[in-house]
Amino acid sequence: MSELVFEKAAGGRADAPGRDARVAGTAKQPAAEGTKNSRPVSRAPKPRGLKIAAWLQTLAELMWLPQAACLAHGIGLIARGEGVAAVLPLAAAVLALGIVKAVCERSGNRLAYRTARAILSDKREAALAALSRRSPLDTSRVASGEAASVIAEQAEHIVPYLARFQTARLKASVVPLAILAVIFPFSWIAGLVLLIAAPLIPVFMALIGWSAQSASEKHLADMGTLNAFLLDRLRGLSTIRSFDAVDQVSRRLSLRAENLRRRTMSVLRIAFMTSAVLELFSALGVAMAAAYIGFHLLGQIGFGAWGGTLTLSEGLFILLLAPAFFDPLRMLSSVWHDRAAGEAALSALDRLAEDGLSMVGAEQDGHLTAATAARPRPLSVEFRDLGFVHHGSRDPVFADFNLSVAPGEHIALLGPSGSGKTTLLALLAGLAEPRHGRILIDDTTLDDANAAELRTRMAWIGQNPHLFAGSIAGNIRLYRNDIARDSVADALALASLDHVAEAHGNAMIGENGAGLSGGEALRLTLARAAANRAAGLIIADEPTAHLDHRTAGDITEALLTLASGRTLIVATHDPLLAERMDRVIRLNEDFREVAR
Ligand SMILES: Nc1ncnc2c1ncn2[C@@H]1O[C@H](COP(=O)(O)OP(=O)(O)OP(=O)(O)O)[C@@H](O)[C@H]1O
Repeated sequence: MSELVFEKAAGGRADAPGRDARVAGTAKQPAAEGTKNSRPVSRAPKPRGLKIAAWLQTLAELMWLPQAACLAHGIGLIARGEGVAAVLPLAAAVLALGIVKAVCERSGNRLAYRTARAILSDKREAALAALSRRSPLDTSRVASGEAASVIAEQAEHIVPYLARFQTARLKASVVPLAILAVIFPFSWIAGLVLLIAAPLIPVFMALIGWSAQSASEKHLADMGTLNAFLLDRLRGLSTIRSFDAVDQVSRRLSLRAENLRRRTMSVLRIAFMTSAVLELFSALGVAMAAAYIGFHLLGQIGFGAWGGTLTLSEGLFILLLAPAFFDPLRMLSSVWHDRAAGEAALSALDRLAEDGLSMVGAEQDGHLTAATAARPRPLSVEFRDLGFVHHGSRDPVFADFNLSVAPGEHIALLGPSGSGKTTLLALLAGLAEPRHGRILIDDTTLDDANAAELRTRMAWIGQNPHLFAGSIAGNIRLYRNDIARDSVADALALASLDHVAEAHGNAMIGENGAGLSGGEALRLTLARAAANRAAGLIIADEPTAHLDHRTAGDITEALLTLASGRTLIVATHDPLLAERMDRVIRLNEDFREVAR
């Protein structure tokens, strides 16, 4: 076994080559430094489907105009003593127009909801894809609970908003104008009453809408943080209990829940206020028009009909149209809240879809070639002039780091805590991009084009592996369809987990490996790596940490069996594990001579 001592990036050293330039560069990095493929953030999408749907539903609403004309004319005929035969064609016209109206309304509605659902699916997919591209080293990632709340729950507000708002806006701008256009030639005063009442509604709604928007955004943000808080604390419930902090945490929780309650109430208050304003003005408008028509027909008010007198049919026609004049505005008011919640949810989803620090080759899917799958071979590894600075950090972790690992060689990375062992393994797995320099695996540069394929030939044993609630076999296979049943059985045997799996039978393990000991959980992650028979490079991060002497020895043996005929790079503080490797690389805080 030989031992090398390497320079970790010269944290405080002024003489580190290239350091000043790089650190200066770091200070000037924009906030999105290290991000790739940043996408423009879209707010309210307006695809063609929504436009067509809006026009179809507006057309349906406009059908009421000829329907009202037929009805008013028919009643006028009956009042004049005409027979049923005279009104039959009018009744047929009302029915036919009703059918057209229903068809337009239904198809517009369906189209709007389908289009809105499709937009929601796309946005959810984009958010999930961006989250899956994010590097685990990215500390600015949204908390899991918040992301789950936005994607699963808040995102649902987008559908009613997209499906209804555009239609409501189009109806509100077309239908009242059309109604005014047909009322004015009969009576300028009835038209004027409606014209005065109508603009007050959008003005008030716009004023209220601004506060509704910000109240909705705050409400959704609070809901997200409450979810994130709850998920985080539920995960750490045993830690909270063991430190006797249950009361303090529940006080914090009730404080946040109270905040959310207050926000919900303020959103509701605005909603009620909007409807009250609208109902008041529309009721006033209809009542004033009705009072004018009534007194005009009784002969009490003689003016307002361009010097003439309204007939019963004309008066009725105006009366039938007056409530329809306010209907689109009423609908616009009811979707005003869909708009506030929908836009807040859209921007929350768009924020999730923004790219942060990405993994290398995150856009690609890795596929094993048949030849590699059939005959896996050990991979060589080379770090060339590697430089890396963590996102948001000033000091580089590595500056001009060089290391070559031969195929099949077993290497231990040793060094004090914080010396960059985990970071080096993460860079090797392509979880983040080096600032400069190259990483070659099997003589292929680890870059966006090759990383995904190279990752299929690596097995990773992480420091804090996540165990999912489910069966042991399911946790080993991890939805990797290419892993056969006998590979799982072999992996269990290699990790000496077969007796544990047998004892568990069909029983499930709980969240975070509840039901397994710490050593068994570690063996399970070893088995996960072993199930990938094509892996030619095993990367292990402190596989024997926190284990008793005997279990650590067992894990070391299992790891060596797994790594036989493969390249192994292991970060460790365990001198016994390091001793079993071919070579030890020592990462230090300060520059050291290279020693063997
Ligand atoms: N995601 C991150 N963002 C910013 N800085 C980080 C991040 N992860 C680690 N660091 C910093 O990078 C340095 C190297 O950390 P790293 O985890 O690689 O050390 P390590 O040698 O593996 O430590 P240990 O032996 O304790 O696991 C540390 O100073 C750490 O604070």
